[in-house]
Amino acid sequence: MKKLLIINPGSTSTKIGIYNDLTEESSVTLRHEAKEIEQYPDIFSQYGFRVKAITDYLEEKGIALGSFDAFVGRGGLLKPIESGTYRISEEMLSDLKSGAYGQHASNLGGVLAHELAKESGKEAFIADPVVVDELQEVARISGMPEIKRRSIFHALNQKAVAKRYAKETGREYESLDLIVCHMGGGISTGAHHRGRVIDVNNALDGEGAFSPERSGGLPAGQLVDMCFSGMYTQQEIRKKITGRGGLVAYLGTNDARAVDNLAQSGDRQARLIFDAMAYQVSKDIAANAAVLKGRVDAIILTGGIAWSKNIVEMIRQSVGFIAEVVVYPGEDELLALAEAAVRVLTGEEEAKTY
Ligand SMILES: Nc1ncnc2c1ncn2[C@@H]1O[C@H](COP(=O)(O)OP(=O)(O)OP(=O)(O)O)[C@@H](O)[C@H]1O
Ligand SMILES: CCCC(=O)O
Repeated sequence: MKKLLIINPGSTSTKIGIYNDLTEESSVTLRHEAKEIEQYPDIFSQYGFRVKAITDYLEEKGIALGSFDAFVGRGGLLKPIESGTYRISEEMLSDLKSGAYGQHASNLGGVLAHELAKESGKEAFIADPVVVDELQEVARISGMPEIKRRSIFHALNQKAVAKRYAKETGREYESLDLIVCHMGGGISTGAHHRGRVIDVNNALDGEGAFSPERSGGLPAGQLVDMCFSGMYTQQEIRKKITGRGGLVAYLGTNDARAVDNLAQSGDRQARLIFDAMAYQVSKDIAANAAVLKGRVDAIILTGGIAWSKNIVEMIRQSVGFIAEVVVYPGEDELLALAEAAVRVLTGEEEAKTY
C-alpha cells in the first residue's frame, strides 16, 4: 500500500488529500477569499501561505511528512504536453516557479509536491496539468495569424469526470463524444471526441464564459481602447481578465454560492449577473455541439458551481435539447491525482518526462 499526499491549489482554494492507494484517509478544502489572494504580486509568492496550510493540516492530523511514499501536485502552466503522469524534473520546476508559461495557482501544486518530497527524500509527480493539448488543427486558428489559440483548461477534472461517466455507463471513454463543462474559479468547456479534447476555451486567457474570477471573452475593440487609454498598466488589465474579472468585478466576491443566494433573495444585480454566467456557459456548450457535429453522448457539468441546482437548471433548459445533462458537482481531482501516481508506483504506467 502506498501512502500519498495530494496537493491541489485552485484559484480560490487549496485542496489537500491523504490517500492510501486509492482510498481517501482524509481531505480538506481550504477556501481563500479574493482579498487574501490578491495581496500577492504573483503565484509563487503564495508559496509560504499555501505550504503552511498543508503542514498545519498534517500537524492537526498527527501525520509526519516522512510517512508518505509519494507526493502528487496538480500542475501547472508548462509548455503544451500530452495527457499523463509526469515526474517533476528540474526543468519543469524552473518553468513552474518562474511562470515562464504564465501564472496559475496550479503552478504551486508541482512546486509544493517537489519541496515536501525533497524533505523526506521521496518521489513527486504531477498529472494532466492545465496545459494538456489535444486540439485539432482547425481549432488552433484564431483569425489573426500572430495569435494561435492555446489549450489551457481544467484537464485533470474534465478527463476524470468524462472517464467516470464512461465507466458508469459501461462504455470506453475512447468511444464517446462528450461536452464537459468545469465551473470553478475559472470555467472551461471542452469537446471530448473519442478520448481527446479537440477543442476547449482557453479559460485562463479571456476565452469562453466569464466565471467567478475571469472576464471570459471580451469585445476586442473596446479592450484595445482600454489598454491604450493610459488609465491602466498592463498588469492591471491582465488582472481584470484573470483574477479580478467576472463575478468579482460585478459583485465584489468570487463566491458563486453567495451570489446564487443573493439572486434567490431578490437582489436584481446578482440575478442578472448569475443569469448571464449561465447564459454564456450554455452558449459555449452549444458551440461545442457543433464541434462534435451534433453527435453528443452527454453534456457533463462539474466543478464547485455545479453544486448550484439553480444554475444547473438554467443550463439544462438551454442545452437539454442537445443531449442528456449529467451533473458531477465538485471535482474528482484528488482521486484522479492519486490514480495517476498509483499507476506509476505499481508499474502499470511509466512516468513521462517533461
Ligand atoms: N453550493 C454551491 N452553489 C453555488 N456555488 C458553489 C457551491 N459550492 C461551491 N460553489 C462555488 O464554486 C466555486 C469554486 O469552485 P471550485 O472549488 O471548483 O474552484 P477552484 O478549485 O478554486 O478553482 P478552479 O476549479 O478554477 O481550479 C466558488 O465560486 C464557490 O462559491
Ligand atoms: C485551469 C485553467 C483555467 C482557469 O484556472 O481558469
